[in-house]
Amino acid sequence: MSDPIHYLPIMLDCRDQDCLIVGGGKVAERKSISLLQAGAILTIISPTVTAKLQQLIDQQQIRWLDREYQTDDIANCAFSDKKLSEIGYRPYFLVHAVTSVPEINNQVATEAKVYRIPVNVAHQREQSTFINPNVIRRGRLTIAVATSGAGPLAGRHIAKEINQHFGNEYEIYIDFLYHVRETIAKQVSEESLRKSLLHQAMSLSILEDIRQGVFEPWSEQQIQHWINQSIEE
Ligand SMILES: C[C@@]1(CC(=O)O)C2=NC(=C\c3[nH]c(c(CCC(=O)O)c3CC(=O)O)Cc3[nH]c(c(CC(=O)O)c3CCC(=O)O)/C=C3\N/C(=C\2)[C@@H](CCC(=O)O)[C@]3(C)CC(=O)O)/[C@H]1CCC(=O)O
Ligand SMILES: NC(=O)c1ccc[n+]([C@@H]2O[C@H](COP(=O)([O-])OP(=O)(O)OC[C@H]3O[C@@H](n4cnc5c(N)ncnc54)[C@H](O)[C@@H]3O)[C@@H](O)[C@H]2O)c1
Repeated sequence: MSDPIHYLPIMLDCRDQDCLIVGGGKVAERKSISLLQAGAILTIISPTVTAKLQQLIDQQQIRWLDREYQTDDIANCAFSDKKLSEIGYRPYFLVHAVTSVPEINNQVATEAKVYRIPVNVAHQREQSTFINPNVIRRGRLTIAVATSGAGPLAGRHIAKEINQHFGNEYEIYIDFLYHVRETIAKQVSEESLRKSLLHQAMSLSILEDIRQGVFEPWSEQQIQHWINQSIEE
């Protein structure tokens, strides 16, 4: 048995990035929805697509190249950028190889690696340079669960357990901390004081108040007042 791959978890900002999915089946549909939610500009290359994907294509949320994958497709996303089109090629930001034909998925992976494009290969994890975790979201809070390929069922089971522990109160709580931090950053220039205020904000009983149903979101003025009071203490 080989050692598990020590995957590096990172959060990718895919907004306005050209991403490619090769294949248009059930798996392509799931990966498409994740990419669209992340704000990617999505192209699908596949001779067939599911009904849901067809709907998204009709709504012009996805660009569809209605054909089989061709060599070097991954290096030629839409030439929307004039400067780059003059260079002659424009690789995709990220690629999913999710056809039902292993040889095609393998070809896409090999080419992606030549261009150093991150690639996920649906039928065989070992060929992927990134994998997709189970994701739990509460507003700004993202919890990702991966089992280094032990299996989607294992990941799903653990994600379900975590899901039960993190209720919707976390969305309000993390929003609160975000606004407090923004105001501190605007108002307080001294680094050690900023740090101390951030620690104090973390020890407020906000989460408990939200759970008890007695929390009212703080206005900018209330946050400022709390900062001033905490500095004086
Ligand atoms: C979390 C989720 C995210 C997502 O896909 O977006 C995800 N798989 C999901 C579902 C799912 N996957 C599979 C089935 C069919 C049932 C079954 O076979 O068990 C179902 C269920 C379904 O489709 O409903 C089969 C399967 N999956 C992989 C292989 C190939 C291999 O293992 O090498 C095969 C065999 C293919 C074959 O037989 O040919 C590989 C991967 N799947 C991963 C993630 C990565 C590991 C994450 C980790 O480390 O935990 C990794 C390595 C790469 C990747 O795809 O990123 C999503 C959860 C959605 C949810 O929970 O609702
Ligand atoms: N990683 C995962 O989470 C996961 C989950 C389930 C299945 N799988 C694997 O993912 C793959 C796809 O599964 P699916 O259920 O979406 O299959 P599917 O049969 O529903 O869809 C396959 C798609 O690939 C397209 N295709 C076939 N040849 C092509 C080519 N030459 N160029 C471009 N597109 C082509 C087909 O037209 C079709 O749209 C399979 O290999 C399966 O083993 C992975």
